[in-house]
Amino acid sequence: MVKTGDLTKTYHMGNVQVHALRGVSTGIEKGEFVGIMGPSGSGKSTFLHQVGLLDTPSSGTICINGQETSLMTSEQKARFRLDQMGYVFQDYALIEDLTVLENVAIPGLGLGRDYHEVMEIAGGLVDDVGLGGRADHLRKELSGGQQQRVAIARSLMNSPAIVFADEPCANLDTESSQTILKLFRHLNEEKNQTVVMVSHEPWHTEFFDRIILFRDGRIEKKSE
Ligand SMILES: Nc1ncnc2c1ncn2[C@@H]1O[C@H](COP(=O)(O)OP(=O)(O)OP(=O)(O)O)[C@@H](O)[C@H]1O
Repeated sequence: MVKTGDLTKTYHMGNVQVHALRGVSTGIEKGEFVGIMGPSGSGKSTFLHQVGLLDTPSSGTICINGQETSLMTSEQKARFRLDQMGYVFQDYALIEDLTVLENVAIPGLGLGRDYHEVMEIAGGLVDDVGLGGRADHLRKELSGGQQQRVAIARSLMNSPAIVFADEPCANLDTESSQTILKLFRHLNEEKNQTVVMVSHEPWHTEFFDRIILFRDGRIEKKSE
């Protein structure tokens, strides 16, 4: 499903070069729930941004669903992201003036899908994440954990092949974090949803099928 070959990313800051990824070759299969772990600064978020097509690597290959992404134009990448990928970030990134239902609908409307169909699917997703009674609420009326559940529902709007989550529990207490991890686990088991999640919390490992461990921009060890 996702395959990287000798992926590198170097950031240039004036005369200083930061080698965030130093040759990462790995694969993620359909239906896996993979944890991307490792110390701070080891390249986890950089890796997620490259395979999520949110940034361009310095060198190497990224193949997603059989498509070599380096050959895509930026318009093709934008369409591919909307069509095939879901994203969940630590700051939830909900639009303030829209309701829960409208926030969840955004990726569907962005693809130009039928409005009524999108709204119906959005309603089902809001139910799935346990917020059926709050579909008309605004962001400010929700707790952090509830906002993250909205973000998860939104990430699923276009039935993505893969969901990327960058430290989705970073701003949540333990109880809310557990709810979010169980929700991802449920989606993975019930819908065979592929999920790739960056985390630095050791207790999250019990939820993952597999861990890809980063150190100094490289994969240190894979556990099956
Ligand atoms: N936009 C950027 N410009 C310059 N350097 C960057 C940029 N983004 C990341 N880096 C650097 O690249 C390296 C890897 O960063 P990255 O954020 O991928 O690590 P991480 O493992 O996700 O860390 P953390 O757990 O602290 O979020 C670090 O040295 C970081 O300072």
